Amino acid sequence: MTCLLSAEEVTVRYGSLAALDGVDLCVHDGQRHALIGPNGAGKTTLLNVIAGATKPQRGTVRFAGRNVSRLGPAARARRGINRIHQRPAVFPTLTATENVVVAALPRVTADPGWWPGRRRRAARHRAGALLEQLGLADLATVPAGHLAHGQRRQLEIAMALAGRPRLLLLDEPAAGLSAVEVGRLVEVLQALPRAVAVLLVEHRLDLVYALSDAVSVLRDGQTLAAGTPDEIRTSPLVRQAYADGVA
Ligand SMILES: Nc1ncnc2c1ncn2[C@@H]1O[C@H](COP(=O)(O)OP(=O)(O)OP(=O)(O)O)[C@@H](O)[C@H]1O
Repeated sequence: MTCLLSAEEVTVRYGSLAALDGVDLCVHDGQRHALIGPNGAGKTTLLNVIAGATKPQRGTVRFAGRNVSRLGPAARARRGINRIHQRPAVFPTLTATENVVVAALPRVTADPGWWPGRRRRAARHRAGALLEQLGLADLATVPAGHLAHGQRRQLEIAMALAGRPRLLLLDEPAAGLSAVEVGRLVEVLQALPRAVAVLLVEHRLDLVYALSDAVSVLRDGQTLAAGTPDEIRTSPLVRQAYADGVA
């Protein structure tokens, strides 16, 4: 099977430190792929390279059959790579619905006031459907700044889906959430349409095993192992890596 996303031989150096040292990664269409590893392994750096936020010294990123290595984050987002940040990035004074509508807009017409009425209505309708999907329908008219942390995270996922991504990059989505919010997040991620592939960086291995169908393990900027959740769970190499420098 060909890769929807492939990172090939990616190297990122900070001075004498190799944050990534010739890393390969392949994410298939619709796959739930988790990236795990001890602290400082290079997981966030690899997400940054894939999103276009960090330029590697060496290596190639291909997406949907094209070399996107030279494109910045906005151009990659337009091609379908969308990222959810560790700290939810929403517009606090806009309502939940307005946030999703704005996220669906092409950059040049970022003010919905410029849209023809039919298009604006369609965008609001879709925003309503996405908020429903994410369990936020009752909060549609609430300013995003008034939402709880977990609700803002769900709103950011709705915003990402509004751009019709083919790949969602999630960097520690459970960080800072309560147990109830984590449970809700797991449901939301499990219910995502298979048209969207997910690359998930997460320290909580229970979530990784609940959500993913492929796992890659980084250690010291290199790929230590890759396989199914069962293969990774029982790998002595991975157990040792976590025992040496637990996340
Ligand atoms: N901008 C930077 N300047 C210097 N060093 C950096 C920079 N960004 C990352 N590093 C270093 O690169 C290495 C990999 O960092 P990275 O954040 O990618 O690891 P990680 O696996 O995401 O870790 P964690 O699980 O702790 O978030 C670390 O040693 C980190 O200190």
